[in-house]
Amino acid sequence: MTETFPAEAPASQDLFDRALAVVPGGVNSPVRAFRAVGGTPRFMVRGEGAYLFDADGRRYLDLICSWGPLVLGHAHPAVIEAVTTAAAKGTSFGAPTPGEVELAEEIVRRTPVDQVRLVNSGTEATMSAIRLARGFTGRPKIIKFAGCYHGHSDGLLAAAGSGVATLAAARTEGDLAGRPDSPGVTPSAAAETIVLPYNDLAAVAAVFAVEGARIAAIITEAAAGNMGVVPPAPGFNAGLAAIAHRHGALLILDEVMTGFRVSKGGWAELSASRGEPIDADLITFGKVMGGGLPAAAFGGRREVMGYLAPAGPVYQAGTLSGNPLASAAGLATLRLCTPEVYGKLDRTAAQLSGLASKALDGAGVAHRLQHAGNMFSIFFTPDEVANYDQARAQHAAAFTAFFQAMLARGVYLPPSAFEAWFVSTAIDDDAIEHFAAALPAAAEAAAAATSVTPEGGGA
Ligand SMILES: Cc1ncc(COP(=O)(O)O)c(C=O)c1O
Ligand SMILES: NCC(=O)CCC(=O)O
Repeated sequence: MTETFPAEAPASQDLFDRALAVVPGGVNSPVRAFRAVGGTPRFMVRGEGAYLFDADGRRYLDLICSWGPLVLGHAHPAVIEAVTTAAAKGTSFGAPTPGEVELAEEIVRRTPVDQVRLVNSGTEATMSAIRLARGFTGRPKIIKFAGCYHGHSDGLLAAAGSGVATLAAARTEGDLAGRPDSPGVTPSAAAETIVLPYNDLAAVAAVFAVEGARIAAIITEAAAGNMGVVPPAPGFNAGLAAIAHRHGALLILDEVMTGFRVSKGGWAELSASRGEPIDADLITFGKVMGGGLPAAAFGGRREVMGYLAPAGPVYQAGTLSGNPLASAAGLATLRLCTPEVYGKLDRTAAQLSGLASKALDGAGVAHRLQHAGNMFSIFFTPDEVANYDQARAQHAAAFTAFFQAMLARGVYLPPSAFEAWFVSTAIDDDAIEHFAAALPAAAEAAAAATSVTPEGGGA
């Protein structure tokens, strides 16, 4: 028997009410707010292994993993030990430290980049990579893909995925034609961003044919995980590099989500191992490389990275960049991320996603299970999803019903149909059993929601 929690969560609600008074929307990042699915966001007080514990004392199997970073699960002893040891020596020095050299060396060893600059968030990594690409090429424009999210810097908030997509779907039937996505982003900032459909090389070639000499870079998620999971079509990433290079532009591969999660060297390594090397000029990292503390990076060819201050003219900086606690957490995490770890993550992802898909099949719910390595998500639509328009055509109410039924049974899924599900090595047989036990009722709930509203839109 699976325990079922009541819909009300009084202790979380009290905290949320206090938060609403002093924090806009009650959260410090919109994706946490449950806007698309309704109900009280759960305030978490503790994490241990595969589980999170909320203020009401309820336990949840966590399939968000802090939105990707926690490949080893919560409070992994080696990571906690590394952080506490580092903290005892001081929290920040504003001077170079040995730990950040080791972290940079570890990243360079695992990935195709020659050099990296450490920053504090994925947003900073992509924003800085774009500035560097513009500085290096002397060109103004960038290409991004609809439904890809690269953080919240001005020029990248155009047809963005993740929370931007979630809120847009919740607000309207979802036409995102109005650019930029957010008030406060000036039309001139957004005007330098050309938005194209994901997985459409012909569209990229067509734009380069007209604008090629003014395009500094293409930025793409190595595998899209911010409109739900949409893997790149075979040849897409390599094709982007080829088109960009033909026109003297750069390819920025955003591995903030995929980096060190889908393999020890990220998507670049996985793709190369499948016979498609990606000749990226710059790669951005985040999430896993910080081990749950704020750390991110961007790196690339020595020639391009040499343009960065103080070696070169393109300015970029940060008071807490290369922070010793974050570097220690990241390094401890990466050092534990052996090939065996990736084997386990892949198997766990296959097991959980297979169980979910089977339960939905059993309840007669049309859906698509999509993978990019061990990241996956389920779209409530019978059709393949290869781009953002197709992702938005899913049956949002079916996702909501599924999400709420899983939450009530102690499974914490991303509270949006436009997000990837993440696994950790802490998920053991008991956790998988717990997940499986929650599924039949959730699949029935999704089936009921599907029969009420025939069309998607409006999460
Ligand atoms: C692919 C990708 N790039 C960039 C970011 C931005 O990272 P951060 O939230 O650390 O600023 C995210 C997630 O947030 C992401 O998934
Ligand atoms: N896929 C969404 C993210 O990773 C972002 C998390 C956040 O903005 O809090």
